[in-house]
Amino acid sequence: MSVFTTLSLEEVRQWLAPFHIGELQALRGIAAGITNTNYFVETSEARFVLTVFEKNDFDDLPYFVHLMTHLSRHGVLCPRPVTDSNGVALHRIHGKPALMVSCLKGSDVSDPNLVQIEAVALTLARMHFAGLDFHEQSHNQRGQGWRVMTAQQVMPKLAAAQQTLLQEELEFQHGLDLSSLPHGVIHGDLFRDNVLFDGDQLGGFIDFYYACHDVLAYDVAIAVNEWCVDASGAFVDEKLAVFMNAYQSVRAFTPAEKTHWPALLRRAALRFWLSRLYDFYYPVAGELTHAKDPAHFENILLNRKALI
Ligand SMILES: Nc1ncnc2c1ncn2[C@@H]1O[C@H](COP(=O)(O)OP(=O)(O)OP(=O)(O)O)[C@@H](O)[C@H]1O
Ligand SMILES: N[C@@H](CCO)C(=O)O
Repeated sequence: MSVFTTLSLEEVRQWLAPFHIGELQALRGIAAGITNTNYFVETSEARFVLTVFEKNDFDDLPYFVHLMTHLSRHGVLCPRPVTDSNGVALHRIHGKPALMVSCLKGSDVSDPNLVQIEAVALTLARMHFAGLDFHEQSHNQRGQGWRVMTAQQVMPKLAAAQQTLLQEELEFQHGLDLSSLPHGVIHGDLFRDNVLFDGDQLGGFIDFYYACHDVLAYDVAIAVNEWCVDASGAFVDEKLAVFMNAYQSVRAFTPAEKTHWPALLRRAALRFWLSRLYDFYYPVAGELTHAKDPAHFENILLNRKALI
């Protein structure tokens, strides 16, 4: 269970009053999720998700709230922040930042079919387009500086061959110049647990808290490394073809994106190899963690290097 902040029906009823979204009828804690407290909130008008942020400072959050508002206004399937009668979405509850968003249909799928993969790719491309006129920029917290710092922390824990792989990849990535590639809003963490489906119908993308301004094709690389692979991390050609064709039917890659594509696949593998290594070797005491296997992304990195 990941309900760190327990809320009563009565306090949520009072908290909801300025939102004018009907009478509170039910409140249910959401077990999935490991970072924040999430509740389903059902009112006489609709269903919502209330997130109590357990780690973020209040000031970290407006970018994400504005981004989800912008994207949902542009027809991208994602949670829409709910504002009170003064137009304010972010509030506090128990002294922590709290946000209510629209509840999307569906649940995450562990073994996506080709129709679902196509829907993810189309929505990602539409999201990239819709983000082009979002004018706030947030740097990638999982970019070059983070890679170097995290690699230093995990390096002593690794076997010699892994150290070499990591060191060489850091140097390779550091040497790349991606400035000519199209940049914009990326989701940054488009894994299967961050996309909801109602059957084959895509309910929406969730969990925008790694979103930032970065290379658009890097977001595609993150997604295909997750959606189009077998258990070993190798690409399933049919899935990859469906994803890439669907994405490029909306936004075709530029020549520079095509040139750098193998390097972006490697960068995306490195990002999640590093974060999983860090979480594995430095678990936060007392925190609920769902085991995420670093070796899976080490395999993906090795596999993508072999593609070049
Ligand atoms: N807008 C939404 N509509 C419907 N369900 C949602 C929505 N937001 C979250 N959920 C549900 O709540 C669950 C937990 O959300 P989420 O994964 O964002 O948790 P978190 O703890 O904030 O993040 P993480 O687990 O990635 O650290 C999701 O798996 C999904 O089932
Ligand atoms: N999606 C990430 C965890 C959250 O960033 C992973 O699977 O490693």
